[in-house]
Amino acid sequence: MGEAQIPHLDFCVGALGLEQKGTEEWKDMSKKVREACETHGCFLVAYDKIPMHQREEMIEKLEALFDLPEETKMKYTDGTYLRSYLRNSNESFGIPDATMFDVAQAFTNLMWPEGNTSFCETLRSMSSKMLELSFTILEMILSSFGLGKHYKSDLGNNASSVRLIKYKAPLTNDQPTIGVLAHTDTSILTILCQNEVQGLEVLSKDGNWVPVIIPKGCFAVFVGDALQAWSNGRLWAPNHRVRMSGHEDRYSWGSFLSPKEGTSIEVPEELVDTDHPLRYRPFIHSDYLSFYLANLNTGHEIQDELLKIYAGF
Ligand SMILES: O=C(O)CCC(=O)C(=O)O
Ligand SMILES: [Fe+2]
Repeated sequence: MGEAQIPHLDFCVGALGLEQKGTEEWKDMSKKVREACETHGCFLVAYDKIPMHQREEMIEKLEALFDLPEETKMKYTDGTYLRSYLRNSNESFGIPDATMFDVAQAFTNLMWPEGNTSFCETLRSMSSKMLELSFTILEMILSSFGLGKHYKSDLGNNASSVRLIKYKAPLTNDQPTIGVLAHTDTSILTILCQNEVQGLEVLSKDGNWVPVIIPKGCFAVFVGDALQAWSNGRLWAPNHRVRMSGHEDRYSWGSFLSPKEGTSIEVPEELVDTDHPLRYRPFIHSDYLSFYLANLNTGHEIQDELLKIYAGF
């Protein structure tokens, strides 16, 4: 399987009347989205509601953030993995609810006590726009299953988080170095964007690591464990990883749409039949997250199927 086979969908204005839900074009695109999530668990999407200049500005802001002194960056922690500055094979900040002005401002003021209005605005605005894209994709998937009503009920009860990441260039052209070990995301959906330095790879269903080359102006979308479970395994949350080579640092921005704390993930009865027997018991997503974090990959080439171990039959 080659990279060309990862579907590349066009959500740009003009190519798809995204505002007009229910049109033939919208239904057609929803089917393509669902098929991509069934077959590959990921796809690339061109999306011009986030214009190029905003993405370029975002990358400059990330560079400035990671250039701050280590002791400043380390101030950002509440002792949890989800809301802290972390440093391992990469550096990252996890920021839940960055779409909220107060959250974006508190983070910005911690990093720049003298203030940095334009960083704060970029953080809030990029987070909101990426979240809006996740909502559109989720709505397409659910209506393509004929289950649009669930958009407002179970999976509609969600929360968002961003992870800002810097991967240092290995400064060698020899063996690539690990940026992120193989893992699945626990989210419903993940959307990633990055600077021009590639390195993301996805494990195909037939067991090959495939580079996910993200063209300029595009985003990569991944199905997460919550959506795999809810869809009774019809949609697939693939293992993915980052490997770095070359002389340039990679910056990426992940937007995670996840079930709200305490939400129970239950397969809707419409997705269970003789061809698709029930594969997952109902579970509280935040309990799964604790299990996942306790069993996170620490070195394997492929992560264990934690979802199956936790909630599978
Ligand atoms: O940086 C990337 O492109 C991937 C990051 C990722 O997989 C994650 O944060 O879950
Ligand atoms: Fe991931």
